[in-house]
Amino acid sequence: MSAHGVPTPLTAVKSGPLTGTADVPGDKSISHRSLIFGAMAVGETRITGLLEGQDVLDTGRAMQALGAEVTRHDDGTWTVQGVGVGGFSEPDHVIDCGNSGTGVRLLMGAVATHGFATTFTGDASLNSRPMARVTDPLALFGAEAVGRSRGRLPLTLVGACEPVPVRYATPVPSAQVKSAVLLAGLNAPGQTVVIEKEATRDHTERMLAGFGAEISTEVTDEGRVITLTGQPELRPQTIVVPRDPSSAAFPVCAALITEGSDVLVPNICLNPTRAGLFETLRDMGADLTYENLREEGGEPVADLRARFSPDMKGIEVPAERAASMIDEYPILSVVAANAEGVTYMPGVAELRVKESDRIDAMARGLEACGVTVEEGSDWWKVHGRGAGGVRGGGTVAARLDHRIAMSFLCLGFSAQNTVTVDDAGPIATSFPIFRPLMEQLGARFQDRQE
Ligand SMILES: O=C(O)C1=C[C@@H](OP(=O)(O)O)[C@@H](O)[C@H](O)C1
Ligand SMILES: C=C(OP(=O)(O)O)C(=O)O
Repeated sequence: MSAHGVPTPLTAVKSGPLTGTADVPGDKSISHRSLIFGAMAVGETRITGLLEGQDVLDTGRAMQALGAEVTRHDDGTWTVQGVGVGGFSEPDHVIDCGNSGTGVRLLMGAVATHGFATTFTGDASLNSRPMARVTDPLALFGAEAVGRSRGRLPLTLVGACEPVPVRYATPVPSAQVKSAVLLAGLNAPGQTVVIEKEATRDHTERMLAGFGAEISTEVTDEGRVITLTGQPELRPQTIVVPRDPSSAAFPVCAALITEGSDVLVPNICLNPTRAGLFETLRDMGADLTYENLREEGGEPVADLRARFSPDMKGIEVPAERAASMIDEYPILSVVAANAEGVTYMPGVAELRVKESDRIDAMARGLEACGVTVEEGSDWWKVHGRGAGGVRGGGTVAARLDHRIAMSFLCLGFSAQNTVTVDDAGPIATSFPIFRPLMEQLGARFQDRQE
C-alpha cells in the first residue's frame, strides 16, 4: 500500500548481470530491541544504523506513547531517553504496531508487568496473527488480556500491579515469545526463567546483558534455559546496529540466480542464530563466500560475496536449521526454483503464521510462474527448473507481506518473462531502499506490467 492505502503494483523485468556493492540497512530485530531496551534504561541510549523501516518507526512511536523520549538527529543517529525498568506510564491512545509481529509481541511483554491498561492494534495482516502464544505466558505474571477470538488484535492488556516471576517453556520456537517473557520478567521481582527446546535468535539475551541485566543461558537436556534476575537498573548504551542478514538475503539470492552476477554485500551480521540461509545456499552449491570475517560488537560479521551459480542442486533443508532462517524461506524457494531437482523444506509450521501464510503465498505465486510446488501443514517442496528455467509471467499477491513481495521481484530478475507483485508497499516495513539498491546493481523494474 502507498501512504494513502492504495496498492502499488510493481513489475520485475529480466535483468543482469547484477554487479557492485549492496549496502543493506540495519537489522530489524536489533533495531526494535535498541528502542525498547533504551526506553527501559536510565538515561540516554544512542543508536547508529537504526533501520528506518515502518515496523521500527511504529515501535519508536509506541515507546514515546509509554513515556520515553525518542529523537532522530540530523546525522541519522537516534537517541532514547529511557524511563527505567518499571517506569512506563499509561498511554493515552491505542498503540498501532502496523505490520509488526515483533513490535507488538515485545511491547506486550514490556507493559505486562506495569499496572495499567494498553490497547494494541495493527494492520489487517497483524490483526489476523496469533497472540495467545504471548498473552498465555504473560497471564502467569498476573496480566490480563481481552482481545478478539483466537487471541487476535485489537487487544487490551491490563498489566499486573504485583507481578510474580515466571518459569516458562516456550511451546513454539519463537524469539518473539521468549523476548516477551523476558521483557515482562524485567519488572518482576526474583528470577524469570524461559526454556526453549530449539535455539531462536538470541539478540534479547545478548543485548540485555550489554544493558547490564543479570542474564545467563545454560544448555541442558530440556533445551536452552535462560535465567533473568528482575528489576535491574539498565545502563544506557551506545549501539551500532549491524546490517540485516534477512535483508542481505535478497541481493545475495538475486545474484546467485541472475546470469553473470557478482555482488558484494558488506558488514552482514552472521550471528549463528540468524545465518541458516547462507549455510543452506552453500549446501546447494552456491558460489557464496564470506570475506573479511571478523567480530564487531560481540557478533561475527563478514562481507558476503555472491556470484551467479548455474549449478545449484535442490537439497533437504535440515529441520533443526529452520529457526535460524525462518524469514528466509520465501527467498530460498525462489533460489530452489532456479536449482536442479527438488528442495524439501520440513519443520516449518511457523511459516503459516507470519505476515501471511508464507507457504501458501509462495506456492500460489510460484505456480503462477510455472513452478511446481507440493505442500503439507509443516513442509513444502519446490521442484527446481534449473538456472534461468523459470517461465515467470505471473501476477502474484503480496498479501501485505514484504518478504513475499521482495522474493517475487527477485524471481523476476532471472525469469524468462516479467513477474508482477500486486502491491509493493509492504516492502517499506523492513527494507525501504530495496528498489533503489537493486536498481543500482542493475535490476530492472517497471511501475506497470507491460
Ligand atoms: O524476535 C524477532 O525479532 C523475530 C523473530 C521471528 O519471529 P518468531 O519469534 O515469531 O519466530 C522472526 O520471524 C521475526 O521476523 C523477528
Ligand atoms: C516475520 C517477520 O516480522 P514480524 O514477525 O516482526 O512481523 C519478518 O520480518 O519476516
